[in-house]
Amino acid sequence: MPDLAAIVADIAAEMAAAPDRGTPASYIPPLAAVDPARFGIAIVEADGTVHAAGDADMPFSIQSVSKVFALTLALGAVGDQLWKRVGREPSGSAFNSIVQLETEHGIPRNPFLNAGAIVVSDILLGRHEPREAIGEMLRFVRNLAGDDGIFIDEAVARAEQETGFRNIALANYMRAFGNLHHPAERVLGVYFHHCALAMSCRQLALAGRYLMAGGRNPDTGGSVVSARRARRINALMLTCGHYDGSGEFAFRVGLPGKSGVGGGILAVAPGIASIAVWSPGLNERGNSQLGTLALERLVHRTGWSVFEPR
Ligand SMILES: NC(=O)CC[C@H](N)C(=O)O
Repeated sequence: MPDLAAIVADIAAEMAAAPDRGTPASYIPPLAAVDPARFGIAIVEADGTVHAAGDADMPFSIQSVSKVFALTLALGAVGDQLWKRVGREPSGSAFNSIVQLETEHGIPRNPFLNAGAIVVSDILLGRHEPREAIGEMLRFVRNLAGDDGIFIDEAVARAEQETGFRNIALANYMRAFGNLHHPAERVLGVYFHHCALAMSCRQLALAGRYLMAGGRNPDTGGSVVSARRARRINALMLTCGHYDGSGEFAFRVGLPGKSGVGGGILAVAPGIASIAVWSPGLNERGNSQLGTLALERLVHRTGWSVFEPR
């Protein structure tokens, strides 16, 4: 086993000194206020050992990383029926793009685009009130991480509600095609709140353990999803988790990963580790600049890329 304690310390030191840190997202006002000097990394190994460095215990807005947990819950609720309303192909488009929706009849390309995640939120809403669906999501993530300290940042959710005109457009556009079953405001209430989950790298890496462990929660031994479903979620993360930067991420890192505009990335080395990195500065595709670089360094030193011969 590589010396992970030394590796995370080296990576954190390198990232602290990195000159080119990208730019924090500004279209959600509270995200623009986050210090670009921040960097955190946490790795949970299959045996439960945790290695953390930098700002690994500072909560940040996980944003689109939450789409992985929302998808997992929605698949639990409706099973493979979900795939009638959401595709499984990379889009090659930006996370908030509307272009393909017209020609593809309101069916989003994948569940990690904003449009796809909004359909997933519609499914989570089911017969509930938005408040209940949000509560269910929060309980789910707390349970996965084994940590009740995880919370939803209401200021972030409110800011998105006030400025999320594109998401409002996406939701209404899909409703026009019949692919949203509830009113747009109610669905977006769920979507904005799960995007506003605040978690530290440590909490996020713990929450992602089921994806490295064949669908099982190592705390309880219970099954979160079947092994097949965990494998499929990992496949979607690899092909679609970084939007139009997914090819580049696979090329540089080679792990299933999901990014968010808060600067977090959850990455999975199946059977080996669940990894979370965070640095708020983004590259031109809206993915964490240093988070990606840190994972590239990690994979270089550990050989954890899924494309590495085992
Ligand atoms: N890529 C992201 O993290 C985007 C999520 C953000 N909540 C949005 O809807 O715009």
